[in-house]
Amino acid sequence: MASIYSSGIIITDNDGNIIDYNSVMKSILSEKEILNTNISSHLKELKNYQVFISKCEKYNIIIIRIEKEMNAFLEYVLDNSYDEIFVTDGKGIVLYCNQAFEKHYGLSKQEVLGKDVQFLEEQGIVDRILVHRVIESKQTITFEQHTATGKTIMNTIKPILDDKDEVIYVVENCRDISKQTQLKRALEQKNQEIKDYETKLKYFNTLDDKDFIEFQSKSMKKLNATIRKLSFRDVNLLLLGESGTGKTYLANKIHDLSLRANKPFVTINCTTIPEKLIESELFGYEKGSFTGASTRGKEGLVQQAHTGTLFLDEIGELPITTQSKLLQLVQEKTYIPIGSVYPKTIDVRIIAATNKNLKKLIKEGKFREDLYYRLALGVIYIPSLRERPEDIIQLIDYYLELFNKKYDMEVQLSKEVLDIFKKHSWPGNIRELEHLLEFLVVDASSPNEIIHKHSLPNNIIKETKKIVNQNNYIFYESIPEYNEATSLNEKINSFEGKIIRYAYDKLQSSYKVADYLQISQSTAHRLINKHCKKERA
Ligand SMILES: Nc1ncnc2c1ncn2[C@@H]1O[C@H](COP(=O)(O)OP(=O)(O)OP(=O)(O)O)[C@@H](O)[C@H]1O
Repeated sequence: MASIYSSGIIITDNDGNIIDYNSVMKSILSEKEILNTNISSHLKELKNYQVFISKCEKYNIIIIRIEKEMNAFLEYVLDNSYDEIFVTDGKGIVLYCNQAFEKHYGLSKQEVLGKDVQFLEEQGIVDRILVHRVIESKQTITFEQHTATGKTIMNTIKPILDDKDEVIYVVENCRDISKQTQLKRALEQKNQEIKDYETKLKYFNTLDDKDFIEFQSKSMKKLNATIRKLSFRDVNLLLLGESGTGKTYLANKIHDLSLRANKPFVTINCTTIPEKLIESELFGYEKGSFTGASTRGKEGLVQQAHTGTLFLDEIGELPITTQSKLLQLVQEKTYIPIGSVYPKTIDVRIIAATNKNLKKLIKEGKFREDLYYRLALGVIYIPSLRERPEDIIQLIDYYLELFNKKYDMEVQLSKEVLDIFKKHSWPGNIRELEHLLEFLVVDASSPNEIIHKHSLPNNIIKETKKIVNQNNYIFYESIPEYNEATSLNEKINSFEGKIIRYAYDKLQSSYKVADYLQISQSTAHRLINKHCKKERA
């Protein structure tokens, strides 16, 4: 092996105190701090070198010719290499590693030298060791390693062959790429988010035809536009509306349109879980936290919604004690499972729904005001079908097509039935309409039947819709007494009763009723006594 020559240089003052030196000297002199030590204290270490001294007026320049110490020099250089250098013999026994090895694997050199390199994998210090594979294949390979210290290492292993083509050494060059890997992952995640966003945008642009029934009413057109806008924003939403108007349906749609679409959508119906169990169902519990608790503990529904959407249906029914825990979840995105003291952090979007008047519940002390305002960052009111009769035909077309397809039928509705449906007040909203159409399709005696009035359920036929429009008061009500009355006087009387009851119900004062119906106050008083007496008694 060729010798390596290099020169160490030391400058001392006339008394032999070292005032400067070059970096080569570091590999020769054992003391860490060489400056200000006296050259006489290093004579032992310099004994084996050729030394040349040149004296100037104030300084001595000492040149040390280094020939034999090539190994120390190389070690010094290799220990300062950013990359790890790792060498085994042809059998995989570790001969050498530099200081970067210690940084990468958290072991000292002494712990690995002389051992079969495979032990690093066997002891779980690194996920895989491919030295023996390289020895067998005699091929250079490059691969990623993951260490127990959490690093990602890019490792290139090269076999060194002798004249007889036998592996005599294996040299590994390993670079810590943890930072790059983290950046790469973060970049991949961002790219995925962008892709999701693009897909959503495409989807969003085709929504009109595909996903929402194109309602005619202004209120629903506005609502659909709001849904599209708010779905993308990660805000909590509160859906209000009568039963059957589509709160659950919309919560699902909002989730599907959001960037959380591929993540879980968990529904919790606050009325269906018994009050005693609601906290443990929602937030889960630690093992053995109460009598009857599973010994393994239980994950709550809230945790199951992690990264996705949590839909709290019938939120108005949530017990007030559970509301404070929910407030913590909504405000801080943390919760504490029953029996634990450690808060868990969670990433969920909350959509709540109710057909109750939450403001009234707040006044009655049954709902927390702070929770209401936290949940109601976006409030969406879904109008009842009664408020938007112009949408009824679209819904009928939609569901008739759906159920005809489902049951392989071609049932149609007669004009007379369509007229009745347009006038019906649909107290059960879309759910009632959907169920009725399914019933009519299933109940049809032939696949092409045209449904007439006599096939409708009694409650629909009986209901009479009347509109009285005066001073902006409109009411659509059924009047059973009117249908039962036989003489003209009885019919007029029933109708009069309906008008008076309606007006008094709304206005709560005989003066206002008189004014509204343009009658004298004494007549209003008499009529209220006559028609509202029973209800008030
Ligand atoms: N925009 C819509 N287009 C088509 N079908 C709808 C629409 N909105 C609601 N529906 C249908 O109406 C029915 C009732 O809807 P949903 O269960 O969402 O009502 P809800 O307001 O949550 O009722 P509740 O308060 O009783 O839970 C469902 O079968 C749903 O598929």
